[in-house]
Amino acid sequence: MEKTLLSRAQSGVEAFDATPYYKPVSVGEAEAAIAVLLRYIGEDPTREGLVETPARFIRACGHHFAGYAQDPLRILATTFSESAGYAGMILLRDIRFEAFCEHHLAPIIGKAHVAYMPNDRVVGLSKLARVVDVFAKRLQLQERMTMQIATAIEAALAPRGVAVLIESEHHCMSTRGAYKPGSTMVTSVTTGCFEADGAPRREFFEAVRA
Ligand SMILES: Nc1nc2c(ncn2[C@@H]2O[C@H](COP(=O)(O)OP(=O)(O)OP(=O)(O)O)[C@@H](O)[C@H]2O)c(=O)[nH]1
Ligand SMILES: [Zn+2]
Repeated sequence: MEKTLLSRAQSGVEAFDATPYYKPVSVGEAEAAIAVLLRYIGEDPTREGLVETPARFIRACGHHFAGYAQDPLRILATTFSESAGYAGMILLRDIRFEAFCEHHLAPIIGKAHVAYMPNDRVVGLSKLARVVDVFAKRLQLQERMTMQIATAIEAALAPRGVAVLIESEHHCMSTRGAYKPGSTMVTSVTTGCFEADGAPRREFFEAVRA
């Protein structure tokens, strides 16, 4: 492929650096910070209903932000060559995800559609969904998440093309701020055979709109 996403500035670094950027803090310090936040909003973190809340919240963070410790290339490492020469589009549609926006820490809830045109190897279908979650379980900008998914698939499979489309509702826009519930953000990235106007591109966009 002539112009790969990997060759574009930064996207490769962001996609594949599984090392946390932050300096780790202890669970105790993190829980104490949540207790401060509870006081900030006018609550009493020592009352019965809230006394376990910092610990619960930090446990939930382990789920919501699990993607920092995951390596997308390891997830995509198991590939199969015995697909009898199948060379058509492979599309996993409607991959539901929940992420958090990096500006407001508000939920981004949506669906990703991920397609590639294989060269000689295909990847297990579930791995496409897992790769979406690696990046969804980090603080995100939707544009970056779209690029990261495509970049990971391109790097792991060297396919003839990759196409990723994400549609989601940003709760920072629907429950606060501009207050526009129901509006959705749509982003897409295409590479290789999906990039130029032609049959693969049309097949992808028609399939995700269907
Ligand atoms: N491009 C992009 N913008 C996002 C995404 N998630 C949230 N935003 C926007 O990030 C912007 C942050 O703008 P700021 O002006 O710094 O923050 P704010 O004062 O809270 O803005 P409002 O949301 O307009 O109230 C907002 O316009 C959000 O809608 C995303 O994934 N991509
Ligand atoms: Zn936001």
